[in-house]
Amino acid sequence: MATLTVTEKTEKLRAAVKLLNEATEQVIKAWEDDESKPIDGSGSAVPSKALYDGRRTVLGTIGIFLELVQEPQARLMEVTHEFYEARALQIAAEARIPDILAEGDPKTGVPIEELSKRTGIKDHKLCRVLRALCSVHIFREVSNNHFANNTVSQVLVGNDPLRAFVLALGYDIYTASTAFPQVLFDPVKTQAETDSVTAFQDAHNTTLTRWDWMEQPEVLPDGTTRPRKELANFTMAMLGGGRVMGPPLYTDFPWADLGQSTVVDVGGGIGGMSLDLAKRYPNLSFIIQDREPVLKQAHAVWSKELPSAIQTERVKFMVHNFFNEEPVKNADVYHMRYILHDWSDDDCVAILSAIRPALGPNSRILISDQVMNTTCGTDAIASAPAPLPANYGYGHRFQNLRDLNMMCLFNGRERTADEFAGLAARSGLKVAKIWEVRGMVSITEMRLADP
Ligand SMILES: C[S@@+](CC[C@H](N)C(=O)[O-])C[C@H]1O[C@@H](n2cnc3c(N)ncnc32)[C@H](O)[C@@H]1O
Repeated sequence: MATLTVTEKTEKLRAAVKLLNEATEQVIKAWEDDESKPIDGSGSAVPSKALYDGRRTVLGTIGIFLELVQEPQARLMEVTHEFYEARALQIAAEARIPDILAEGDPKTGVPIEELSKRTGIKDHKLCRVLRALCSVHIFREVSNNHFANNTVSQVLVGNDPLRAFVLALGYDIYTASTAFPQVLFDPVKTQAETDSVTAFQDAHNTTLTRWDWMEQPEVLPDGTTRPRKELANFTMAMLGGGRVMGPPLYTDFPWADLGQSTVVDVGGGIGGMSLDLAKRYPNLSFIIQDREPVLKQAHAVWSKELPSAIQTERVKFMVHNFFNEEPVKNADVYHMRYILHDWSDDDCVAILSAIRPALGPNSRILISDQVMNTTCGTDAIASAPAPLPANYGYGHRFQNLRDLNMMCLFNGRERTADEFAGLAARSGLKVAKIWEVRGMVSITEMRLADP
């Protein structure tokens, strides 16, 4: 029955409250034990397993409260408006509000008149944008019309890579989402599995894939052209987003045990993850492969952040289309972060098959992508405690939204363990192990099926 009886609702709500109490104590104890270990300057930390599980349980219970306690029609109306929260955050990031607030006194806050003067946005309009964010606990209104950073907005202060991530979602990606419904309802386009027939093309009135579109110069009204801001911003966003998700990937896979290995970073972008690994694991060497315009930026970032790696050739940059056969043979590791999720199954099989001939008996392909759970659960992943959905429900929200983003932009997808195994089998490979990582992204290790 779709509607729960009062007894059923009461039982479920009480079970959620009990779970919330237990998980909250688990989080507090983890805080007190100071088990969370920051490993870089960006504020990202690798949580202990207890903190990681406690957090997602607490967040999962929020979904149950929304389901049971909020008036259902009001709940639906609220969700229809949630994109304005993303827009408000984009505006705040674009105006660098967190940086401006950081210059003020956090006790008294910065008056809206000053924020208006500094950003050029009319005062009462900016005030309402910031209040909408304060209501979802991003920023703090310390007294009427005086704003300060809170724990959440604080992480954007001086953090251009994370700011770029916020902007990337607000630029071409948000625009792509406007055509998402029309493409899914289109009887022909809904069947498409390629990256050239997606909401992105409909919304941007182009036949180009997103990657090609970003590299095309933008034509201005006077006929002159300039490089698209989206390309430079996106590559920076990969650094920012990667640093948020990255730390558990660096600690929960035994990189140090690889010794003096070479890691080929296939579709490495600016090599954000390799850069962080290079700083932590001095024995590893890297070859960053990507498209030419992206590698130019990669070179610039490494020159600034780790010039010695360029001088000693610990890092090399190689233009390579990953649909062509992998030119670096018998490397220890072929790493792909956020690559396969951009592509349909057939394209992933083509990418993996292009790497396969390069693999030696001890080579491995490491895939840093989400491994999805379902709300009913899968054998490969431990289920959440009752009464939460098996995938932690509300605590799994971002994973599902990312999956929709991949569909919207590329006809890509986030995959379950079974789906990764299917890709491996079609490419002459096998999944050797899924490395459990205390974060949203896991490492799926593939090797030759018959070494
Ligand atoms: C989502 S980004 C991930 C970048 C990087 N792995 C990271 O985690 O920061 C995907 C990357 O794939 C690259 N790419 C797209 N098509 C490609 C192709 N055919 N060959 C090589 N790289 C490609 C893009 O330029 C982009 O840098």
